[in-house]
Amino acid sequence: MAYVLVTDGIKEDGLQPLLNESTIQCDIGSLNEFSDRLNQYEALLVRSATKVTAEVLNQMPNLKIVARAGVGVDNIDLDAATKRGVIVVNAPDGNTISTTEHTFAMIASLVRNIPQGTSSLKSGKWMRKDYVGTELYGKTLGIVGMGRIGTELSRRARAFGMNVAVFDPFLTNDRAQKLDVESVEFDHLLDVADIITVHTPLTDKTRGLLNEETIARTKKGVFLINCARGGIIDEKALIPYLDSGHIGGVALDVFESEPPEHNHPLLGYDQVIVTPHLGASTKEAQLNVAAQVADEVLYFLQDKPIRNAINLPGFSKEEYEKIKPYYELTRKMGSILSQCMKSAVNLVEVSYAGKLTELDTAILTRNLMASFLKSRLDTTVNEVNAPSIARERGITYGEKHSSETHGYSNLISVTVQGDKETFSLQGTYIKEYGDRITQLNGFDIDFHPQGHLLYIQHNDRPGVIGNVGKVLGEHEINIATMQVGRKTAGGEAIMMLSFDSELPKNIEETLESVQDIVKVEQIGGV
Ligand SMILES: NC(=O)c1ccc[n+]([C@@H]2O[C@H](COP(=O)([O-])OP(=O)(O)OC[C@H]3O[C@@H](n4cnc5c(N)ncnc54)[C@H](O)[C@@H]3O)[C@@H](O)[C@H]2O)c1
Ligand SMILES: O=C(O)CC[C@@H](O)C(=O)O
Repeated sequence: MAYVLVTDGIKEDGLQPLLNESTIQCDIGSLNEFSDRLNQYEALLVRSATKVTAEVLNQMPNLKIVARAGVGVDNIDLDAATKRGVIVVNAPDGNTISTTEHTFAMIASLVRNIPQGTSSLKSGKWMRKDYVGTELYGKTLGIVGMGRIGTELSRRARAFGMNVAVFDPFLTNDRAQKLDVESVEFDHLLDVADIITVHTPLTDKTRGLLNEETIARTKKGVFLINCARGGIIDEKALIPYLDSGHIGGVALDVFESEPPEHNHPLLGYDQVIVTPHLGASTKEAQLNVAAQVADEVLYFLQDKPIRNAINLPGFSKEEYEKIKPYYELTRKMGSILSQCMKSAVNLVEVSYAGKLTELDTAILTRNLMASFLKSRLDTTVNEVNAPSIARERGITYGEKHSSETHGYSNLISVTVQGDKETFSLQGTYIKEYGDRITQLNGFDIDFHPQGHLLYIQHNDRPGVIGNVGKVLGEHEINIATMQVGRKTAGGEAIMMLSFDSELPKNIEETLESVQDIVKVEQIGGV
């Protein structure tokens, strides 16, 4: 049974994949409510209220994955999680449309004084002259951060006849052209924009991006919007510009500290409109993000690759479908290599050839390394911390793409080097036959790596195969499959046998005493 804790009121409708799984127990409540059993949870699902600090991670020694039902992961200590090998995933696009629409609603409300007009009329006044607005048509919207939300917002702004100037250091000219926006430097955006909206994460570079100095460059009457993260616009810096009338209005969905103090100075300004972090608060977005993270956690608990990990290379659904078979193959290859090469290892070289080279193979290499290290260490190893654990243990690893396919449509070749020996393995995935090991330490062979295996090095002499069968038969061990390979007739040879169940511990020694058998290794649980 896997134990999962869901906090922060994540929408239960979206959690159905987890709630319906009989091998998973899903508890719903806060960290405090379940404080006496935090050590049992393998997965933790949160929105923004739960702070996943290093201390919380320490109280959850079994934790393997933290899923954020939303985009921003600033409530999770990523460094501490990565060090511990805890995967952090988010739901990157489940609330994009809702947050975009909220931002657009804030812009429209701000320039047309809708909240102010509403409260004035509700207080019994009819003040049409006080609330003369500004048209969006023909105005320039400055978007800082052209990611998912920035991009969707630019489409809506263009539909309203606005010009769009964008600052995003990662935006290519080609993409800007396709999106029909002008890619500009930050200073230029400050000079030309009538309305500036920020859509970046809060980082050391974006904290206080709009501050006393940069706001001074903006056009008189500028409108400023923050529906991303509190702190990207420096709240204190707004005050003198609101007082002087330089700023036409401000719309904030997020605050440096949430909730803001009741007497927060910005709340006293009529030109400042606010919402309590409602960007993602729609039925649709909450269902989307809950379903996305529930699927991710379920995939993870079922040993399938996940798509939206923050501390791992990510891939799209399409890429995932393509990479899935190789993910399984690299896991098996890592495990076989680790069990065949028992001595200390200092170098692992992975080479990919054929169609595979079109994919992002970095995740496959991490997966292979995690599987290789896992059977050698008594600590949590996964794709997240495999690079740092390998480094700590003095194991260098690298990958390359090669054109040597040896006739296969795709081929993964791995060489593991130690001080005393070297071990190599080649594998491929064939749609009709599944994963196959095609070469082992220079011997051509062809077997499906599955279940309990026995690897035997022997001399190619008459009777050896029969003797192996006899010894196993005497121990009532039934051979499921058997493959033999040799380099030259009468020279060194290998056998790979597979079995339906676990083998007795001492079977290697018994077999090694058979004439012409050089070495026997059990390879368990592949
Ligand atoms: N108000 C809400 O409820 C709500 C909901 C969803 C997302 N958000 C926040 O909105 C932000 C954007 O979300 P998204 O899904 O579009 O993210 P995203 O990752 O798709 O886009 C972020 C963009 O910011 C750009 N960027 C990074 N550093 C920058 C810098 N120094 N200057 C300019 N651009 C920079 C990146 O290149 C990227 O294109 C996130 O921080 C998220 O936390 C808020
Ligand atoms: O959970 C929420 O409603 C806020 C989500 C939002 O800030 C995000 O980063 O996705």
